[in-house]
Amino acid sequence: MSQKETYENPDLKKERQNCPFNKEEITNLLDGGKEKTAERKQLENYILSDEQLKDAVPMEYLSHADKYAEELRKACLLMHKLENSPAGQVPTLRALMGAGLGSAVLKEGNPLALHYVMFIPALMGQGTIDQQAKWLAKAYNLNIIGTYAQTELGHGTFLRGLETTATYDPNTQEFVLESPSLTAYKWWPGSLGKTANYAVVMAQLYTKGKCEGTHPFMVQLRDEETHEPLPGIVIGEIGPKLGMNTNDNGYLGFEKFRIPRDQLLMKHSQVLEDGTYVKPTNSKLSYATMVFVRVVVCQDVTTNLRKAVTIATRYSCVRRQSELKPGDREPQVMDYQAQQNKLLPPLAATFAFQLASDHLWNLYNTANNNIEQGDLELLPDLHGLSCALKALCSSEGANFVEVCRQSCGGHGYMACSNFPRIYGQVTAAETYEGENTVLWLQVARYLVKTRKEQTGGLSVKYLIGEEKGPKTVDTTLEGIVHLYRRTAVGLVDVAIAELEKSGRKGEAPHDAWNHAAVYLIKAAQAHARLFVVESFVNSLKVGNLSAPVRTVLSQLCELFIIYWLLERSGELFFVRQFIKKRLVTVEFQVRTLLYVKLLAAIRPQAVNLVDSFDLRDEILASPLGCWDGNVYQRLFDEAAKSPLNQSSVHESFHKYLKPLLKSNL
Ligand SMILES: CCCCCCCCCC/C=C\CCCCCC(=O)SCCNC(=O)CCNC(=O)[C@H](O)C(C)(C)COP(=O)(O)OP(=O)(O)OC[C@H]1O[C@@H](n2cnc3c(N)ncnc32)[C@H](O)[C@@H]1OP(=O)(O)O
Ligand SMILES: Cc1cc2nc3c(=O)[nH]c(=O)nc-3n(C[C@H](O)[C@H](O)[C@H](O)COP(=O)(O)OP(=O)(O)OC[C@H]3O[C@@H](n4cnc5c(N)ncnc54)[C@H](O)[C@@H]3O)c2cc1C
Repeated sequence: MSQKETYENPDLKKERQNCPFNKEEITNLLDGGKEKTAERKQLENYILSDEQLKDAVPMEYLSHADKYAEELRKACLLMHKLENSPAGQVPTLRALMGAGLGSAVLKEGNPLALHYVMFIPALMGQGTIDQQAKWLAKAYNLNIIGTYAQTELGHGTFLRGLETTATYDPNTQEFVLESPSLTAYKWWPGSLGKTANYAVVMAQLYTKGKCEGTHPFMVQLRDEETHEPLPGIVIGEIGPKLGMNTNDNGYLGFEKFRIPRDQLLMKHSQVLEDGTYVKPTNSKLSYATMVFVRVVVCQDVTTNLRKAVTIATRYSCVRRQSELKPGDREPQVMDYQAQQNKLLPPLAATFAFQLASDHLWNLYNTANNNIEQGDLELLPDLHGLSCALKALCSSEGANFVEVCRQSCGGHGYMACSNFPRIYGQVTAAETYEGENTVLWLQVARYLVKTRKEQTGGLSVKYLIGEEKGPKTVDTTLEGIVHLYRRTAVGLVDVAIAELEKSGRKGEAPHDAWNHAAVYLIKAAQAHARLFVVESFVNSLKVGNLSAPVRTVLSQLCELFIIYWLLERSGELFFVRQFIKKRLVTVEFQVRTLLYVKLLAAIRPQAVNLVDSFDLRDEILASPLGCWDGNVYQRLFDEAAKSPLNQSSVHESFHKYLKPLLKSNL
């Protein structure tokens, strides 16, 4: 980094002195090994040194259409660069799709994202070998560009309520796709607005006069030469959003649009030539693409959170404000305990979420291999855990990003701080790929079923049998984790008690479920938090970490676990036996003291910890977070780019303001 040689803010320089741990060891840990770090750095040099991939002007000054054109230009160039990538095509592609390297180049959103994140995975997961042979090579070579079109104007969550129909016509051996109403229009699919010419479309399959439920169909939308919509296809872009504005989310309607029978993706269920329907082994296998994305979103949100925490932490060590000791120099704002309370929990969370996401990724790969062999045993656990972690990482992540923004005061509100974009991306993940509340209720369904039937997968084993562990809770890490476990079990029992109470009052099961939603969601959230906490604690027990790294990670782990406990202390009141034992008052005093001690212990390492994320300035894309801490100069340089600063008097002065000034109103 050239700035390292020229300038370094003296406060940041001091923060970096005498680091007790090897930053590179943490970098390697997060990357997945020394070789992976080297590979990442090589790739970053390769991509970020390309002048054509740099923004001529900040994207926020461009119009909606110009932003799209500019990001599409860079996205296409990036795809060309894949061919000669030093890291190989697949790792490069993964890096380019996510919130790290990819978003450094495509800040407003990648118009090709859905092609890689959902279209290709859908073809792989839903297509037969023959269908894959027909389409996959074309998709990989970018001869066709696809998206995943499921959500409609009227329905996103309730997939059984989708209205688009695909009716089999045995005479021509075709499916006829139809949008029977305005609310049946596909609405939201990324890349659909302007980029994609194909889509995997989810539609209700009708054959022999019967509806067989939603199924995936491979559909060509636009002419491969002219890119004009094909006759019978109505297509467009849905307009500006809170963020991700160049993902060109679109709408799509079908007017009796015909496709051949073999464009039903038939890996799990088939329609034979005569219209006979062959069922899948599990009706939820057609939802598999969503599961994949839920898994990768956890990783993506974590990367975004690392960016926000790095920006806010460096800035908080450069920023000096107010008076701590009367008469003394203004302190670094990071020295206020209140600021540490804002920033150190999200810093710890980046590690907690990463470790939990790694577990989920491993489960996904194992479950997916088994499913390929016809063994579906791990499917419920995978569904439960992917819903739980997607909802937890995205909701906590979005809240933490907002806290990071607030911690930077006014400057955090600038577009150039990069917080608006980071927040826009993370909060989108609270909604897409399953709205979080809806996913919590899916998790709760799994928990209640497990508790009642006393059978379930690995992630819910603690709900089976009698509660194990000490009856009183001590203040060791194990003791605190046990408290999480008791809370999680207790909340499931409270939810079940609510359901049974409603049942006794004569309520139908669906009403009882609706009336217990508050408890069900709390139980699901406690379950997700338990999983994250256990992953963090267990990860520190294994692996060959050096003593200094183990020390600082253990401090972060403890801080995080206590932070959540304090944040969620209200939930203990739902679990009645805790109150009886006066646990809340006694234990909490101890833990509050411990929490404050941990803030003070981690504070001196905050900058070293975010440095170890090894996020290049181009990836942070924020004057507040740059490695050199030259915040004020960089803010000035950013302001100079404003179109309003290109002349000393703007032309609108003469048009509007001057006449007003002269009008003697
Ligand atoms: C190349 C890699 C790159 C990595 C980089 C990552 C970058 C990431 C950033 C990318 C940028 C942009 C991407 C944006 C993508 C966004 C795309 C979308 O949003 S696509 C649309 C997503 N839509 C949804 O998620 C809809 C949510 N709704 C549902 O999932 C379902 O409707 C429902 C689960 C809520 C209910 O379904 P329903 O059919 O009604 O189910 P029932 O209630 O009847 O039955 C429940 C029953 O089924 C089980 N179940 C449900 N879902 C699944 C599943 N997926 N797998 C397995 N099992 C499932 C559930 O457990 C119940 O089982 P029971 O045994 O009956 O209890
Ligand atoms: C940035 C972005 C990108 C997207 N990309 C794609 C894409 O590529 N392809 C695609 O097909 N879709 C895409 N979507 C759509 C997305 O998947 C849906 O918006 C999402 O699944 C939520 O569905 P909905 O919008 O219908 O919300 P709704 O389901 O209408 O939710 C509205 C409210 O109702 C509540 N609610 C709904 N059902 C229940 C219930 N059963 N119990 C309790 N509360 C309930 C919700 O919690 C929420 O508060 C994208 C969305 C966004 C924001």
